[in-house]
Amino acid sequence: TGSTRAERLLKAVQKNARRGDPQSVISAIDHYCRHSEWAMNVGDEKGSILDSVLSEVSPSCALELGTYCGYSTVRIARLLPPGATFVTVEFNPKYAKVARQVIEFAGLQDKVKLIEGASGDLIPKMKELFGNVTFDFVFLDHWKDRYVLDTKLLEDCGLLRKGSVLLADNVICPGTPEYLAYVRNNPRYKSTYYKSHLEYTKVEDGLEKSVFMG
Ligand SMILES: O=C(NCCCCc1cc2ccncc2s1)c1cc(-c2ccc(F)cc2)cc(O)c1O
Ligand SMILES: [Mg+2]
Repeated sequence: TGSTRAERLLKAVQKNARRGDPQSVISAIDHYCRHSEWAMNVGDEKGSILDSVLSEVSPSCALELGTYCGYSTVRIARLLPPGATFVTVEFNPKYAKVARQVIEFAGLQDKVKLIEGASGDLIPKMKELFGNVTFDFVFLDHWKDRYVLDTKLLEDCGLLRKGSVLLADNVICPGTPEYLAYVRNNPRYKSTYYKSHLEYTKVEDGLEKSVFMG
């Protein structure tokens, strides 16, 4: 059978990037998705905003919901301080298989714990899996209609602390209206919108940064 979009993206990394060089993996994916075949990576424009928020937070414990092919996983892992804990959650086993290979090609496999399953099932298991953790940084990039539910779940499972930073992708396109309403009208969050564009297009999209006030 033919390859999937994710597998063709992996081939482009293996062909055009340099082993152990995360920046070359990022550039190879951006070039492929801009010039050959669009894919739902956060992309270079929103990726630069992700980079700057990460550099501000410098998290020692980070969570990503929605790994896909591992593009944002590589962007995040390459900027984490040594010894940081970074967990990324993927629901689709085919995406997870590709992501593991992309992360390994970048040489970042020792910094990333990729777990497969649904966010709603795995979030309540985080303390059991990784010790009594709280996340300093959470990147939301999974099912858009799960952002609010999973944010509430993170709160209820004691996985956020005063100052935890949530960064949500796609708050305009495909859009997460309930999530924006939740974090913007909630005294427990200080929210900032970073206007940008949908990856590799001129369509408006943006990232919402929300600091949990405890
Ligand atoms: O759906 C998107 N992303 C989620 C994929 C769902 C994968 C999941 C991971 C996981 C982990 C744990 N539990 C449950 C889940 S479900 C997505 C879609 C677009 C887009 C934009 C315009 C279009 F015309 C068409 C697509 C752009 C983006 O940047 C996206 O992130
Ligand atoms: Mg996204």
